[in-house]
Amino acid sequence: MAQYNKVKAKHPEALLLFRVGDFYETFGEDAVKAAQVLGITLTSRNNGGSDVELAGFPYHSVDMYLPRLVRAGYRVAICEQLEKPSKDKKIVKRGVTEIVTPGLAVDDQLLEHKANNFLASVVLGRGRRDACGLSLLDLSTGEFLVAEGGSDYIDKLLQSFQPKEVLVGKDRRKEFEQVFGDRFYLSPLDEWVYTTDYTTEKLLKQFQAASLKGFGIEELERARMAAGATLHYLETTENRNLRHISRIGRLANDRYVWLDRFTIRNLELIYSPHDHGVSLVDIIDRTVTPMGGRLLRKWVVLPLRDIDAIRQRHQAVRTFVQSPPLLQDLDTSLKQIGDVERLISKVPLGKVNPREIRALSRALCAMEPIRDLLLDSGSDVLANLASQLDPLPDVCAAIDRQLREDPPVNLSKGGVIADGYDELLDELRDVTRNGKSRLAAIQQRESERTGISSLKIGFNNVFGYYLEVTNKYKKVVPAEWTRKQTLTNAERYITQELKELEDKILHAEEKILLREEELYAELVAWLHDYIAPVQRNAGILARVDCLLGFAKAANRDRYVEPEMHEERDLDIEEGRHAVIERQLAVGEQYVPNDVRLDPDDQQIIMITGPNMAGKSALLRQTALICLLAQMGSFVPAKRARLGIVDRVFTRVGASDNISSGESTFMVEMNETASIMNNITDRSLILLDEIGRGTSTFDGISIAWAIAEYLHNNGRARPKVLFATHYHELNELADSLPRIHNYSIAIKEHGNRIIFLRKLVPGGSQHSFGIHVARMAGMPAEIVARASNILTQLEQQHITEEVGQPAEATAAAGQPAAPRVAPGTLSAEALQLSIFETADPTAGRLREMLEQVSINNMTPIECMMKLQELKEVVSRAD
Ligand SMILES: Nc1ncnc2c1ncn2[C@@H]1O[C@H](COP(=O)(O)OP(=O)(O)OP(=O)(O)O)[C@@H](O)[C@H]1O
Repeated sequence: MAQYNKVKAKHPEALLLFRVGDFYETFGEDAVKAAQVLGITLTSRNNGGSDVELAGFPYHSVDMYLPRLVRAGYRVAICEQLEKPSKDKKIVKRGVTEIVTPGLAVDDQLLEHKANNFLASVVLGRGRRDACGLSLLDLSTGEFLVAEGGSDYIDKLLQSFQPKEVLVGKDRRKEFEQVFGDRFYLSPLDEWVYTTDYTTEKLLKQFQAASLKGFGIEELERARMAAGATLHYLETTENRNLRHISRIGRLANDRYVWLDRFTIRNLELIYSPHDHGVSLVDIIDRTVTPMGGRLLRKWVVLPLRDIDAIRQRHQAVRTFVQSPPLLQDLDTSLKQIGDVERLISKVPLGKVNPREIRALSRALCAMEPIRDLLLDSGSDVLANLASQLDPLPDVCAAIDRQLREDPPVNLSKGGVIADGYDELLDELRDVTRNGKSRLAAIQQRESERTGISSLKIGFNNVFGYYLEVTNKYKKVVPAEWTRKQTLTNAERYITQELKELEDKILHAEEKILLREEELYAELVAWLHDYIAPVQRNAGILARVDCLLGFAKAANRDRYVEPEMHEERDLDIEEGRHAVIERQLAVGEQYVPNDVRLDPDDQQIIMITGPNMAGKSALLRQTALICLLAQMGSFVPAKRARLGIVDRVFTRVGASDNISSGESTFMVEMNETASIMNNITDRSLILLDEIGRGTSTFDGISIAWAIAEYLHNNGRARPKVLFATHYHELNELADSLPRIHNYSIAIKEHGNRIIFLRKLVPGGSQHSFGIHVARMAGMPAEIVARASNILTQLEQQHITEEVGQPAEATAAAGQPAAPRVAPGTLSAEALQLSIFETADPTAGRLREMLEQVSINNMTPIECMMKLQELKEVVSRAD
């Protein structure tokens, strides 16, 4: 127990699996946890007078139990016996050989094969507005990425890449949680790690470089620090051979479409927050290799901005779509590739098994036909990819020569190395197979040579194999035979040859295993030189797989190639929603719609229509079509001419998000303000029921002012789709020429509404909320009263327009309907909402707000002011 306590003291935060003979044991608190998670028996044993809990499992079940512990959120330290137990030594030497955490998983049982398993590391800036550094490492593939930027950018990346674990300085943990939320598995590191010198040294050592120039990350000081801290963490968790981490790449913000985190979530690009929900990736992922699946997830959250790069992807997809035999043949070959990317990473990690190395050679062999198919495809993009593919025939041949066709997974089972590869091994195998016949051959040969016809070979435990000669022949025994035993009528001899054969026969099995281990280790060591080329191949195949997957999705769902151009307008003919159209019940048809947005003419489309009409679907399908196109995919439409989009912003009215417990009106306003501050001429903005988190009048005022701002600000003319219940907003189009009203058509049939799902010019005249209330079974009295108030409001609006006082229209005995006052935000609402936020700066903000008169500001001015004050407060931080 003293040895256990010593090891445990070094890893107090980990659940320690302590190898004792054929078992992994856990003790004390760890045993209680392990028994609970794994459902294994908890016992106790006496240790120096007190009882200590104990729970264990057989060592060969570790692959089954370890993932369960890690998935339950434990860091698991594995303490192995470092030497074979011997009789004279009482205590075997032991040490921790591996620490497994969610972010350090490399075992297949812990990994999702089509998703990366990222370990993130974040270095926060000194003040709130300073840039943060981020690194993302997938230990199972060797992919290492860095980025630097404001907290919103880093937040977006964390949301896109969903790391399984995040490293952060011990003293900044709280701050991290305030900025990025508390949903991450955090592993705090000592603050001393975070120095430029130490972390740079770690990176230089890893990449065996004299300087980091050439990696394109020199100016990203905090990102480099984050990456260096990751390498430090790997070392402290016993991950030392990391040759598969040979590159570090920069996630350059300006190469990709900026998607704010709401857009990623709201468009359900990579996951759906709903139970059994389906994301865009679920629909378009037709990849057949795990590398392809992982790359696709990156392409989806990082759509391109460079028109040439986008067109290249489209060209490749077009080639596949136009040539079904090429598509079919490539698909068949790609299916034989498997996960070479993760497989080659297991080489330096010392986790590759013989069957996997065989799979590597099969994959390399399958690359030859893939390369030829791509070279002959007629597409220069594909031919270029093919020319970078190296099927490494030498590696393939070496593996085929050295390993048996179908080796076992487990090296210790033997039968791994091929016959004919190693003389010694062949000899030993021959001995085990032919031991008896070789003894018989010696007996016969010696009998003929010496003329001793009764010569026999026997065996006893004292001196092993011997030649037995009856006394009659004693005199003809050759001089080189050594006498070992004399019996009454015979003598027993041994010879050098017999001893050697005996040694081989008796120890052959053991020696075979040792020799196989030796040869296997040599093969694995030799493969180290091919890690980088295999990784390069994996990267190219992943691209081909994604492009081929796009072509398959296009064929299945009738997608068309979008025409990309440098202008800013977009014109979609008969566009559809990629996800919804695949989920409709049998017999239902998705109704396609045309959408045209043009900053010089139809910059803002105001869409009104009742609940459930299909407003949100239309907004989302437009953004999805743009994003799919910029990922390189074809799009669900009859025709699409698309100008490159550089940012997509999405805001959904607060009440839509309330179920997720995240949004308050204040948050909605903050975020909308931040959109307003970041718009560009190429932005696409989806505003869905904006303002509905507050009272109707505030809501209308805010929505009104935002639309006005998007139209009139002198900075940029983003393309905007604005879905709203407030039919009052239709009035905007009268005075603002680039706002156009549309509605989603419905047919009223008695008390029923029939949804036609068609976008038609012109806004709806009323809100239909009362129809919906009636359909929902609301008591007739309430419905009647609501209709009454509505009539009052509508009349009042008309009378106000012709200059009559509103009060005049109030029905006798009933209160006058409230006034609609577009353009004025209730400052009170805004101030109140600050109370709601958990932001630690709220107190200071409130004080500052009191000194500013916001009562006469327009909502947009009010929001801008708030944003400005927030910046002042955070700068002061
Ligand atoms: N073009 C379409 N063709 C077929 N079905 C559609 C179409 N558009 C929407 N739908 C169906 O109608 C449902 C409601 O659509 P959506 O959520 O877009 O309505 P909405 O007008 O935004 O409603 P709300 O205002 O209540 O959010 C969708 O879930 C989808 O199943």
